[in-house]
Amino acid sequence: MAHAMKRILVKLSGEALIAPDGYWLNPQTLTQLASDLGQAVAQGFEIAVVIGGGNVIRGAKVGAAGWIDRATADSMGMLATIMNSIALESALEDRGISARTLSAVAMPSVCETYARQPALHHLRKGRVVVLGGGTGNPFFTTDTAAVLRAIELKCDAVLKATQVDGVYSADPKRDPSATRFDVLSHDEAIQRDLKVMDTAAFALARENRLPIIVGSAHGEGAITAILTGRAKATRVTP
Ligand SMILES: Nc1ncnc2c1ncn2[C@@H]1O[C@H](COP(=O)(O)OP(=O)(O)OP(=O)(O)O)[C@@H](O)[C@H]1O
Ligand SMILES: O=c1ccn([C@@H]2O[C@H](COP(=O)(O)O)[C@@H](O)[C@H]2O)c(=O)[nH]1
Repeated sequence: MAHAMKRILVKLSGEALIAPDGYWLNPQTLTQLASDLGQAVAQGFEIAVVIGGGNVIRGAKVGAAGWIDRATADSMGMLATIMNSIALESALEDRGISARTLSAVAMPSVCETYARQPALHHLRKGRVVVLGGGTGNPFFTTDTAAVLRAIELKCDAVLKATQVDGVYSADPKRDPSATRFDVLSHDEAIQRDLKVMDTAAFALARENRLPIIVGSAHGEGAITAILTGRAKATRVTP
């Protein structure tokens, strides 16, 4: 099927992988995400994925607590994203969906090291490309990694598939009076300091005129439903 947007970078939350009993990885969530990403590929989308590490560690929080150096905590965070990435790769392959993990942090006995050309090759072959290790540098987050890789790999948009169904005037989990946007500009998102993505990520997207779509990852086929316009989502556009 032909779509106006073809190559999409899907940003998944690491925190969403936590199981109801608190274990860091919920196999049901992984299976649902894998099946959803497989549906998107079957619909003709080329899919790259960046998955966060918030189910294991967030470097800024641990660094601020003071018991470990921030850069070290960030390295731990990047490693957490690689664990999540290979878990997702495994869930995809188990369902017959061809996938490759490429890591910004070299660990050749675990997965390929990220380079742009091989990543593009895998995408053209219809493989889901799971990009682990964030940017490979401390003091960044996987939101920024998602935007960076989307630009490098000439993606049409970043889809942030998250816990909420769009961008709100404030965090809807904390402020029940927050109102939802259907569309807004990168400028507005930055000026209003909307925390659904970090400012560095929004700024990089603005500079490169990269659209960001924010919608809910919950429910069967949620990602494909957003990409095909069947589910509501907020579009952050230049
Ligand atoms: N203005 C806002 N509009 C929508 N959501 C917001 C807003 N401000 C804060 N949020 C919160 O941001 C969260 C989205 O971030 P999420 O936890 O999915 O990603 P992350 O922190 O990038 O991922 P990870 O869990 O891997 O670290 C939403 O669940 C929502 O509660
Ligand atoms: O480029 C990057 C990306 C991530 N990190 C560290 O990993 C954790 C987990 O990522 P989230 O985006 O918060 O889910 C992050 O908090 C950083 O500590 C990094 O250092 N560099």
